[in-house]
Amino acid sequence: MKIERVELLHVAIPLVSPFRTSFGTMTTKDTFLLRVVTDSAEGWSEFAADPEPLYCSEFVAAAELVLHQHLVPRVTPEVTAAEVAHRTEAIKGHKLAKAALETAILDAELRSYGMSIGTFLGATATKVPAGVSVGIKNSIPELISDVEGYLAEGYARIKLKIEPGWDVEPVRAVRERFGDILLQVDANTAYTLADAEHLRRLDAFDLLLIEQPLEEDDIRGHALLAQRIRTPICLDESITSAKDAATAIALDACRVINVKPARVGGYLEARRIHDVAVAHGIPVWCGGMLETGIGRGPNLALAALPGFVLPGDVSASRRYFAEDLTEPFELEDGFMHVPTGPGIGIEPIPETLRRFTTATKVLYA
Ligand SMILES: CC(=O)N[C@@H](Cc1ccc2ccccc2c1)C(=O)O
Ligand SMILES: [Mg+2]
Repeated sequence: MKIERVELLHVAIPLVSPFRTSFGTMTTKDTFLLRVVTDSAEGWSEFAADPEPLYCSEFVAAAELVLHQHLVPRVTPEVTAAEVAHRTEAIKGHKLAKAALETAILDAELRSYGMSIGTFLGATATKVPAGVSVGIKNSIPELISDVEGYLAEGYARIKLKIEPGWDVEPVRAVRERFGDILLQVDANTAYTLADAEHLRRLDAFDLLLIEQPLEEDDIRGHALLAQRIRTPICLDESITSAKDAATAIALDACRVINVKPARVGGYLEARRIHDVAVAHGIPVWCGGMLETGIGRGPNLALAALPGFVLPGDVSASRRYFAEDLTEPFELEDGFMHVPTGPGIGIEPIPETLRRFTTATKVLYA
């Protein structure tokens, strides 16, 4: 496939409410889309991180630079989606930037063949159960009110963000108020092994999992923690490749994996992680990073693979945005439908995209 043009469109979309985690509070989704125009079709993707490197080391300005100066030159003009990772492997890191580039090229390639990304990846379902991620709140009553609303909308699973000082009590309150709902927590690396005895108190609440309690590079620490608490450990930030997944599983550092295509370099590696996990009997689920519909669509296709047996953070557009860049993804009886159109099966609404675009840059022409 011959790439003719690569554009980067900065977008800023206000969130319906602040989203607070242990690493910060977000009020706007401030990122960029990539648009790849080829001789046979065009493809779209979005960069999943933020202007600030708080969740991971990547951030918008750095991703724009590394794409313009180091990644796009290695994949133009002739390329296939399978070649992108190979052509760019000399560039260290920048998995989220590489994921955006590979995904836009994969989208164009699949559209030129008229194949949906779900069919391409091996989806075996047409809809998937949706979970929702609930931020850290100012009070327990506010948390209870939010969770009540999401359960009323039909979400199949509740995930609570936790951090030291906001963990046992909120979990206890939600468990006591809502009974045996599917419930899990995400610490985003906020704890250390010294907190093991404190985290063991969460064992009383029959959680599905505790996500990324320790630092992203502390595989050994997670293996030691797994010996001290009953709640299954799920890794997110620690798993950036199928190799990481194999290592963490072999060292008993996790019993569940949150698979985020953006974090691992794209959908091809995400599928490899799925395959490694399934081969070891480890359940996976599809994580999210407050994507617009451009990222939400293909994530739903990934979540439809057979090994994705736990509800993912594949919430409806309205969970984060009053207005999405695409037709909104809606929750129906606790399920989200997998797009069936060619490629990622979704595209920006031109007028909406114009309104939310703050700057455009041509990376290749
Ligand atoms: C839904 C959920 O909890 N997602 C992430 C946290 C997260 C959420 C939004 C993000 C936006 C920009 C950059 C990083 C982000 C990380 C998680 O599972 O840990
Ligand atoms: Mg997480």
